Amino acid sequence: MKRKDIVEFVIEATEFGGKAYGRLDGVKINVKHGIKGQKVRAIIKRIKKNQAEARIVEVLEASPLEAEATCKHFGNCGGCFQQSIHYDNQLQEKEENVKKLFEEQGLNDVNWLPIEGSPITFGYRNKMEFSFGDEEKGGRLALGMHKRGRHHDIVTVDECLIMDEDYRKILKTILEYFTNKKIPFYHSMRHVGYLRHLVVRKAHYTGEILVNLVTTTQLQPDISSLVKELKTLELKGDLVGFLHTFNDNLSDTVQSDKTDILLGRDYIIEKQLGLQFKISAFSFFQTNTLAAEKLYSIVRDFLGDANNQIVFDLYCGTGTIGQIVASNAQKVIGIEIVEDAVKAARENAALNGLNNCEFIAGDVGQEVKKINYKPDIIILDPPRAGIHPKALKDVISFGADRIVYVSCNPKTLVKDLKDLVSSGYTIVRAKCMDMFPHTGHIETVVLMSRVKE
Ligand SMILES: C[S@@+](CC[C@H](N)C(=O)[O-])C[C@H]1O[C@@H](n2cnc3c(N)ncnc32)[C@H](O)[C@@H]1O
Repeated sequence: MKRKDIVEFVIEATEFGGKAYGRLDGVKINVKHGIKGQKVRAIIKRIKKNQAEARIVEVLEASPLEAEATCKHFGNCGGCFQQSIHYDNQLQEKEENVKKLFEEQGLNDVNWLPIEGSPITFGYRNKMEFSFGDEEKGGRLALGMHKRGRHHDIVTVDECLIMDEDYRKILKTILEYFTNKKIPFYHSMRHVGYLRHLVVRKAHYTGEILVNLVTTTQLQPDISSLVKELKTLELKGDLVGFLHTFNDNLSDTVQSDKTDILLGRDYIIEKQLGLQFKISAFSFFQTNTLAAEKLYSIVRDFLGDANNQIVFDLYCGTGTIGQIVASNAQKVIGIEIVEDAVKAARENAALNGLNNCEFIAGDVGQEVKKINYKPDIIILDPPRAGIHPKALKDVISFGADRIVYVSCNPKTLVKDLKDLVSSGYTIVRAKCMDMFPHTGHIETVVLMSRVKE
């Protein structure tokens, strides 16, 4: 087998993160987005000893796990690569892949509670981040998601089913508006152009919608007629704000040099387990509201009795978890790096009548060691990269009785757990919760307790 060879094989198994593999002539061939049981044709990109990296060019036979995908964009859009798999099978695969990662790190004999699925598997997103671009080089303006396996091509996802009808209407209106005005998208390689991203947030319970258009400052078109058009759009929800964010940064992520409010306000209100949360344009909030309620209930359950306990909520975002457990805690202290989110967390606590919560803006690695309280319980919900080793050391040095680790990346979770185990903690129980149907993502919650000497 050599580079550029076309090979045919059956996908034997999947791994966390959308990877899959099969074998041919004693070589393990790794591909992206294969489904267990599929017969595929692939092109070899790299080969080293008995390991190869390949790209699927055709699915020759569907897997017995597959059914007809319902979304028109399935296969073309890079968003949901598991949509053709029955949901029960998606859950089983995700759980098995997380357990495999635990075992690879020697984390055996874990008391696993069964995985839970999202209450709804379509129309579940409360936030969508679309990119402007073109479907093929020089093609018409597109607004949507990156094409599967392509960095630069964009698929207009105007019929996407993981978001609801209001998102589809807003996307179509904005795309049509800029297509008619012939306003160019920002070319991320050449760094020229205007339109970059469109971020839409819609609260599940209140129906409030916030639209944020992200552009460069390279052009200054008058977009007041777009705001008027959106105001008159018939939506099931309620458009409470339209923002215009300017971003001249070279990196292709949504960030703000300056944000103007063109209509209404710059936040929405969402509810979770009876509490209210103000969500600003740039703060983290779980993207599947109904599943997040299940996730937070699992966390509350794992925490057990927090009466008269001091709880640290590290990487707290808008303070959701901390506030959900605050009613039966003595004190909650949250740390979060995004200042806007901390501001919202403080406002949320006031909104919810909680006076035992304190939120600190800053890096956990810097701030946690400055706290003058000794925690009984520590909640950890870090970003995908996991916890910085220095910060983890500081967390361990508090000697808290219980730690609840909530993770969106089991690969970094198992590394951190290994350190916690070797520092005197034991895994009491673990559970996976699916927040992202049809994608490869999965949330894992682990309860640890300190082994007493
Ligand atoms: C997975 S989110 C969890 C948010 C929150 N617990 C929730 O459920 O909504 C991770 C959060 O960590 C924050 N973050 C990332 N790096 C951080 C750091 N070094 N120190 C503090 N917060 C950080 C992010 O801004 C984000 O809000």
